[in-house]
Amino acid sequence: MEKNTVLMEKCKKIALVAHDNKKKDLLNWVKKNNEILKKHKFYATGTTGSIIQKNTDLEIIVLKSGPLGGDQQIGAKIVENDIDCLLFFWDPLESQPHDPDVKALLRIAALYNIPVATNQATADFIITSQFMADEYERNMNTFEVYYNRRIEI
Ligand SMILES: O=C(CO)COP(=O)(O)O
Repeated sequence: MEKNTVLMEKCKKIALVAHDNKKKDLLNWVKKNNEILKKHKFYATGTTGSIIQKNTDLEIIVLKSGPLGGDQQIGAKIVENDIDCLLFFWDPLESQPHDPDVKALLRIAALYNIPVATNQATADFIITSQFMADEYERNMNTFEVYYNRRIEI
């Protein structure tokens, strides 16, 4: 299958998202890594973004709240290559009214091959990766098999 790549620049476009019970964890993680994070650009869902904006000096493009379409906005930006990395501290112990949107966001992130952290340990690994500080050529599937599938009409 043919592949192409997307160039992720040194300054990464990072999406920050956390469910309510995980917002404090994400905020603490952002504060702890503030010096490294300052070199990057940020998008966030509504409530997560407001909390991080209020409590840090990071500039964040704040989208709609997750249950009001914010997860879908982040997903659309991944499809448009406007987001390089997703830090999504989701809550495995509480069901969400917008579970289909959460699933869709994680699916799109996997499909477009962007790095995703779903908890603090993975976020630690991502932020300390050499690829975070350098350019990175991300493999992109051309979806050839999908486009060339036979549809009987
Ligand atoms: O619900 C979310 C992710 O699924 C996050 O949305 P908020 O940041 O608006 O709480």
